[in-house]
Amino acid sequence: MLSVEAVHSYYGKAHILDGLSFEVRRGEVVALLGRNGAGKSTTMKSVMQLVRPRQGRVMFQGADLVGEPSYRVAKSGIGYVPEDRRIFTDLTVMENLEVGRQPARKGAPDWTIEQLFDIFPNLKERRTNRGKHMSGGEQQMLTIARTLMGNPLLLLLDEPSEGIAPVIVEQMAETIKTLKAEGLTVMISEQNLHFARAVADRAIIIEGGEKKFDGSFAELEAQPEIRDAYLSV
Ligand SMILES: Nc1ncnc2c1ncn2[C@@H]1O[C@H](COP(=O)(O)OP(=O)(O)OP(=O)(O)O)[C@@H](O)[C@H]1O
Repeated sequence: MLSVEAVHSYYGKAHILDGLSFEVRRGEVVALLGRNGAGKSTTMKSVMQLVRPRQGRVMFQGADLVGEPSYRVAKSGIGYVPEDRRIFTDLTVMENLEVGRQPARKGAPDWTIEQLFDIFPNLKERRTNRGKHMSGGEQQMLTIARTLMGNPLLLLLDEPSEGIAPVIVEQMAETIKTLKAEGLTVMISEQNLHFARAVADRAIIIEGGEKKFDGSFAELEAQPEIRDAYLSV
C-alpha cells in the first residue's frame, strides 16, 4: 500500500533521512521504532510531504507522493495524527468530528460518528464539551477520531502512547487493535516497545535516518543486541 523508496530528507543542511526504504502492506499495523531523534517523525512528515524528500519516492496506491501538496496526500487517503494533537479547542467534540468529515473512500472503512463513539466511549460522554476542557488522553482520542472521519486507507499515528495516563494507554492499544480489525492499515511511531509489541504486527527500527531492522517482534526478541543498540528499554 505504502512504499518508501530510498528517501533522503533534510531540515536545511541537516541530512535526517538517509536513503530510508520500507513498505507497509494493506491491513497490517507497523511500528516505526527508534530513539529520540532517530527520524520517526521526519519519516511521517516525509510521507505527508510536510517535509519534502530531496531524493527517493513515496509510492502510495501506485502513485508517487513526492512533490504533492500535503492536502492532496491527505485526500488520497492517508490520515495523519501528529505528536502535538491538533484539535480545535473552542469547538465541541461533535463539531471537531464534523470538521474531519470526508466522503467514503473505496477500500477504506467508512466511519459514522456513532461507530466512532462505540470505539471512543469517552468522546460520547463528552460530545458537547469543548476541546479545551478535555484531558490530554481525550484530546488524543479526539484527534484520532476526527482523522478517521476522513475515512483514510492508511492511518499514521505519531507516538500515540506518549504523554497520556497509563489507563488511557491501554485504551489506546485496544483502539488500534479495533481499527485493524475493521480493516484499516496503520503505521505508528513509538519509543515504547511494550506498547508497540502489543499492537503491531511488525517492527521497523530506524537510527540516524536509516533502517536497522525490519521484522516480527519474535525475530526482534531473538536478537537482543539489536534492541540494546537501537532502543531505549
Ligand atoms: N524542524 C526541524 N528543524 C531542524 N531539525 C529538526 C527539526 N525537526 C526535527 N529535527 C531533527 O531531526 C532529527 C530527527 O527528528 P525526528 O523528530 O524525526 O525524530 P524522532 O525519531 O521522531 O524523535 P522524537 O521522538 O524526538 O520525535 C533530530 O536530530 C531532530 O533534532
